[in-house]
Amino acid sequence: MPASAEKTEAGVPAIQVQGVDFYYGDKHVLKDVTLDVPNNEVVAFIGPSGCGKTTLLRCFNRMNDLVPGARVTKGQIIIEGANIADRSIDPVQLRRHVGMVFQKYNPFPRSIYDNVAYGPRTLGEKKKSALDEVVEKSLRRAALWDEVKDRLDDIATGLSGGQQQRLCIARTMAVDPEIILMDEPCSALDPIATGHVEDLILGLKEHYTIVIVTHNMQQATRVSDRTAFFYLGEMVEYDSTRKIFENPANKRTLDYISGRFG
Ligand SMILES: Nc1ncnc2c1ncn2[C@@H]1O[C@H](COP(=O)(O)OP(=O)(O)OP(=O)(O)O)[C@@H](O)[C@H]1O
Repeated sequence: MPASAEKTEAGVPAIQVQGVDFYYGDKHVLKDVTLDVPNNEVVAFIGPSGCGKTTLLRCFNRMNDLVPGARVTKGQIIIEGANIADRSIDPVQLRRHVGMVFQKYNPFPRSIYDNVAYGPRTLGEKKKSALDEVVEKSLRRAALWDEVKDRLDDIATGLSGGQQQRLCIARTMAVDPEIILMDEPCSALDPIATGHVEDLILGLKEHYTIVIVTHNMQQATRVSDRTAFFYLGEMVEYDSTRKIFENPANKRTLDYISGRFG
């Protein structure tokens, strides 16, 4: 995998999902899903609870490897040109390239600085000046630097919920991923904190490819370039966000976005 998004070949999608079937034990959760996520775009996954959005997101960095009985039985996922199921792919390295931000913000009970420096330190960076630089850069990209620069040694769990979520985004960025997966990143936040995170997402696509699972359809329209609608494990429709919300091709998409079910 290339070291940074800038080195990615132009025109090749960041993620290619090709005919994927996925099971938890006997339960068939994803059915023949095919989609491309273009570089430096924000793609939203929407659909009623249990339709498989989070499962697909977790396939992208092989988080499902950690779930007993969970497996892809058909198809493949290509990220930055490599089949991520390939023997040569180290899942730990993959998770560095494909970072994840969770629904419930989860900073370590350590200082703000240590939270952001954690990843680079784990990768072997010991130089204080290099760590200082990555901490500042990541916090700036997460639009949090001005709020915390004078209290980097304070405990992270003392920040507001919205600040903690932006800190988790900074922590993810500190190891220089190309892709950031976000699983309902605003569901625990109030509207003001949600607005900050949405503004942040819009700014981040200059540097990253982002896939976001959201139940909030206004959020999908505000932040995403493309939207995929899932229903019972099938990807029903995938198009520009504008098309999906203004003129969907499929009746099930229309019913869902107009609140008739879900
Ligand atoms: N670890 C697991 N073991 C077994 N079944 C699971 C597991 N995780 C999820 N499932 C099941 O797989 C299906 C898809 O779940 P998933 O979390 O991907 O859906 P989702 O669309 O993200 O739902 P939500 O919007 O509620 O988060 C559901 O029926 C769920 O119960």
